[in-house]
Amino acid sequence: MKEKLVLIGNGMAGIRTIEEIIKLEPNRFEITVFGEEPQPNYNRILLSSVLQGDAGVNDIILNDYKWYEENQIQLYTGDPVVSVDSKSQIVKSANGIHQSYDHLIFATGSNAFMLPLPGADKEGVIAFRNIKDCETMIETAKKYKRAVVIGGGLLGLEAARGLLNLKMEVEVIHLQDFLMERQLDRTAAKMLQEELENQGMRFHLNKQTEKLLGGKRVEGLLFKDGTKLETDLVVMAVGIKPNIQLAQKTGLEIGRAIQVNDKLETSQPNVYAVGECAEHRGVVYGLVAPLYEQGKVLAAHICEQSKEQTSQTPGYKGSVVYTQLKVAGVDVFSAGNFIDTENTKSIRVHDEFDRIYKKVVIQDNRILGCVLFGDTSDSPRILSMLRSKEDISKLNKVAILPSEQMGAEKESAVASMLDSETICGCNGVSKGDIVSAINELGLKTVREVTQCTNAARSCGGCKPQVQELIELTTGEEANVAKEPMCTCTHYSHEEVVANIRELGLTFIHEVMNVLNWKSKDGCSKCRPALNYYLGLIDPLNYEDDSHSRFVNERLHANIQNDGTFSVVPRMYGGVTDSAQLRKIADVADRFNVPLLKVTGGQRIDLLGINKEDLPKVWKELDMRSGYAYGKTLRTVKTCVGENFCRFGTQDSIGLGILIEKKYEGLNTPHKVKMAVSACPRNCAESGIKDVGIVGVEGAWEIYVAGNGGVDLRKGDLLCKVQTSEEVINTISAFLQYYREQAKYLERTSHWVERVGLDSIKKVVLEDHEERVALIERMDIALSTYQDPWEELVNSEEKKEKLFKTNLVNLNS
Ligand SMILES: Cc1cc2nc3c(=O)[nH]c(=O)nc-3n(C[C@H](O)[C@H](O)[C@H](O)COP(=O)(O)OP(=O)(O)OC[C@H]3O[C@@H](n4cnc5c(N)ncnc54)[C@H](O)[C@@H]3O)c2cc1C
Ligand SMILES: NC(=O)c1ccc[n+]([C@@H]2O[C@H](COP(=O)([O-])OP(=O)(O)OC[C@H]3O[C@@H](n4cnc5c(N)ncnc54)[C@H](O)[C@@H]3O)[C@@H](O)[C@H]2O)c1
Ligand code: SF4
Ligand code: FES
Repeated sequence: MKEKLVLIGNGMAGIRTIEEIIKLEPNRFEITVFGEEPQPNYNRILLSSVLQGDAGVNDIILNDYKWYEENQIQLYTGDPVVSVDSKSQIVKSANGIHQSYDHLIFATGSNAFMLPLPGADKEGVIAFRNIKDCETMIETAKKYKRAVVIGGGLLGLEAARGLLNLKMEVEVIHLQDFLMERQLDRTAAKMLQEELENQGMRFHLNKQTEKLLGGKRVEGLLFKDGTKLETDLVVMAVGIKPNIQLAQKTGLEIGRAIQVNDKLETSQPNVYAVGECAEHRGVVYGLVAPLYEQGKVLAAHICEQSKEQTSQTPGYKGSVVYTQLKVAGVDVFSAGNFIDTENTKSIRVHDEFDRIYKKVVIQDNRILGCVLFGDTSDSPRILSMLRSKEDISKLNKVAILPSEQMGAEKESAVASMLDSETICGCNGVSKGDIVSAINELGLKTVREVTQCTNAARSCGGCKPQVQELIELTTGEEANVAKEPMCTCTHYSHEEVVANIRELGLTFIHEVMNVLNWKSKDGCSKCRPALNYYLGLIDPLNYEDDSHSRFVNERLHANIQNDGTFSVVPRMYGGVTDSAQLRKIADVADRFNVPLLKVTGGQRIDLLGINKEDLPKVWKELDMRSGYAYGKTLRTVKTCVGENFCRFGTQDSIGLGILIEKKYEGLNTPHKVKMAVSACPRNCAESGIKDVGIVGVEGAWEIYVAGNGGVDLRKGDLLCKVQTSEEVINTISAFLQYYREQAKYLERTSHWVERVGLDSIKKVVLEDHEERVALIERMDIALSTYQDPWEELVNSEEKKEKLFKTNLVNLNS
C-alpha cells in the first residue's frame, strides 16, 4: 500500500516539493493536492510579466493538468482545505472531500496585506497577488485612466510599471522617504526613482493614507497630511502576511508563521510546512529561491522517512536572499545586509554620468551584502563570495568591483564565472550543473536546459546567461527565440537592425516609437546600441547622438577613479618625435599633470587632468585624439621592423602607420586593437589583437579575433597576402563585415567564435562581389571622420554643451 501524502496549497513551493519527491521516489506515494485557486500550479512571479504585457496567463502555467495526471496526482482546484483532524489524520475540504494522510504538507503561502483603511472594501481597491488581480487590472485599464499603487516596494513598482504599460496614469504612494527601503540604500533608491520618473511614474513619498474616498467605487485617497488624490483604481502592495489560519485551527505552533525546524517539521508529527507560510529560525521568506531550497530538503526528509531510515538530510540552514526588480529599463540587484554600520566598511563605485552605482558592504573581511544599480553584471560573483563567506583580505579591492576604466574586459561575465557560481539564483543552479547537462545530454535550447535543470524556470532573469552558456559550450547559437536587446524591448539586436533597415528609421526616438519601446527614453543598454546601428546604416546622414554614448566617449577622455580624466593623444604606429615629446612635456608642466605613463598600446597617457582643462590640453597638444576611450580603433602597435631590426623582413612601422591613419575614428561594435610585427618573433604581439599582421618572407599573414584581456585568445589566421594594398583591402572587408554583423559590444573574438571563421572567410575572401561592396561601404564610413578634439576646440557651442552644462544623464 502506498503511503498517503497530502499537500495543502497548489502554489510554487508546495508543487516544487512534490516534484522533488517524485524525482526521488516516483511510485512510493499516493499524492493528493488541494488548491484554493482555480488554476493548476502557475508561476506567480511572472504575474508581473503578464501585467506588463510580456506573457499571457497560459504562458505562466508551470504544471498543467496533464502533469498531475501523468504523475497520478489527485488534484482538487478551487477547493480549499477547511479543517485538519490531526488525531485521525484526515483533512476536509470546502467541497466536502475527506482525505486521510500519512504525511501532510502545509504550503498555504501568503495573502497580500490589505491596509485596514476606511473605504478599503470599495470596488476598485485590490491587491496584486494572483491571476484574478491581474485580470482585474487589465480590465480596469480598458475603462479607467488613473491608478494609484500604495507601496513603493518590489511588488508596488512592478505593478506600477504594468499599469503604465496598460496606458494608465500611475501615482505611487510610499510610506518612507525613499523607495524599496528593504532592498536599497538612499543613493540607489534615488537613482531608481529618477529612472522610473523618466518612465512616467509619479511618486508621493513620506505619505500615509488615511482613508479611501468615493461611493461604491473608489474615487480618491485622503492622506494624513490632509491632501487628497483622485483615482479610479487602488492597488495595495504593502507586503504580505503568511496564510496561517488553518494551521492555527489545527493547533500547530505559530510565531510569525508556522514554526518549523531544519527538517521543515512542524510541532505535530508527520505534518510539515514549506514556503511563505513557514517560519524557520525566526525568518519568513518571501522569495522563491529559499522556498525551493526548503522544498528540496523537505522532499529528501520525507523520502528518507518513508524508508524508515534515520534521516541523513543535513537539513535546511536558512538562505542568503537576493532580489532583482523586474521593470524594463532598470537593472537593480540587492543581496544580504547592505546597510552601513560602524563595524562595516564598503567599496563603492558611483558613476553619475552613466548612472551606475555599486556598493559592497564588508565586515571582518567578508562580504555582508551589496546593492547594484545600472550595471548588475557583477552580481553572480559577489553573490557567490557572499554565500561562501569568502575571505577577501587577499583580494585587490578593485577586483571586487572591476570597471572597464580600470582595464578589465567585462563583456562575457558568464565565460569567466567559476563552475561553482550560480547562474540561476531562483532555482539554485550553478554554471557547472548547466554545462554538465549540456555536455552529457546534448542540450541545445534554453527550454531543454530548463526541463533538465530547472534553470530559468522562475523569474526568467537568467535566460540570457543560460543561452550564452549553451553557445559557449556547444559553439553553436542557442536555438531559442532571440534574446531581447534589453528590457526596454522584445526585439533582439538583429531584429532591431533589420527593422531600421526595412522601415528606413533614422533617429533613436523614431526607432523607439515605431518598435513600441517599453520605456520612453530607453536605457543605458539600448541607447548606445541604437546610436551605433543608426550610424552604421546611414553614415553620411546620421547625426551622432552624444548623449547616447558612454561617458568616456561623450567627453572624449577616460574618467578615472578620482573623477579626473586621462588624455591619450594619437601616436601613429607608436612612433613619436622630439617635437611631440616636448609638447607633451610642456602640457604636463603647465597643467600639473600628476602622472605620465607609457601605455601598452605604445603611446603616452597624461593622467589626472581636470574636466574643465580638457579643451585647453587638447588645444595645446595640437595632436589628434588617440581614442583610448572609444568603441573604435584604439592603437596599431608596431615592432621596429626591417629598418633597424636584424630579423625584420618587412616595414612594420610603415604599414602600421598606414593602417592607423586609414581606420582612425571608425565606429565599431567594440574596441578594436591592431598590431604589425615584421617577423614571426611577433614583438608587437600580433597574435592577441583583433587584427594582427605578421611579416613573413615576402608576404603578410593576417590574424583576426585575438584578445589579450581577461578572455585571452590567440588570433586565427585569416589569410596570407603579398602587398600592403591587399592587407588594407582585407582589413577593410573584415572590419566592415564585423561592423555589420556583430552585436553592439561584441568583441571580434566573441563574434568570430559565434559565427565561425569559415563563414567569415567565405564573405570576406571568397565572394569577390561582396568583398568589393564591403570595402566600398567601409570607405564611405571612413569619409565622415572628423577628429573630435579638434572639433571641440574649435566649437564654442560644443564646448559649452559638453563641459559647462551638466548634460550627463544618458537617460535625459
Ligand atoms: C506579482 C508578484 C511577483 C513576484 N516576483 C517575484 C520574483 O521576481 N522573485 C521571487 O523570488 N519571488 C517573487 N514573488 C514572490 C513569489 O511569488 C512567492 O514567494 C511564491 O509564490 C511563494 O510560494 P508559496 O508556494 O509559498 O505560496 P503561493 O505561491 O502563494 O502558494 C500558496 C497557495 O496555497 C493556496 N492555499 C492557501 N490556503 C489554502 C487552503 N486552505 N487550501 C488549499 N489551498 C490553499 C493559495 O491559494 C495559493 O495558491 C512575486 C510575487 C508576486 C505576487
Ligand atoms: N522582483 C521580486 O523579487 C519581487 C517582485 C514582487 C514581489 N515580490 C515579493 O512579494 C512580496 C510582496 O512584495 P511587497 O513589495 O508588497 O512587499 P515589501 O514588504 O517588500 O514592500 C512593501 C512596501 O510598502 C511600503 N508600505 C508599507 N505600508 C505602507 C503604507 N501604508 N503606505 C505606503 N507604503 C507602505 C513599505 O515601506 C515597503 O517598502 C515580498 O515578499 C516580495 O519579496 C518580489
Ligand atoms: S617582430 Fe621580428 S622584426 Fe619585428 S622587432 Fe621583433 S624580431 Fe624584429
Ligand atoms: S534567476 Fe530566476 S529563473 Fe533563474
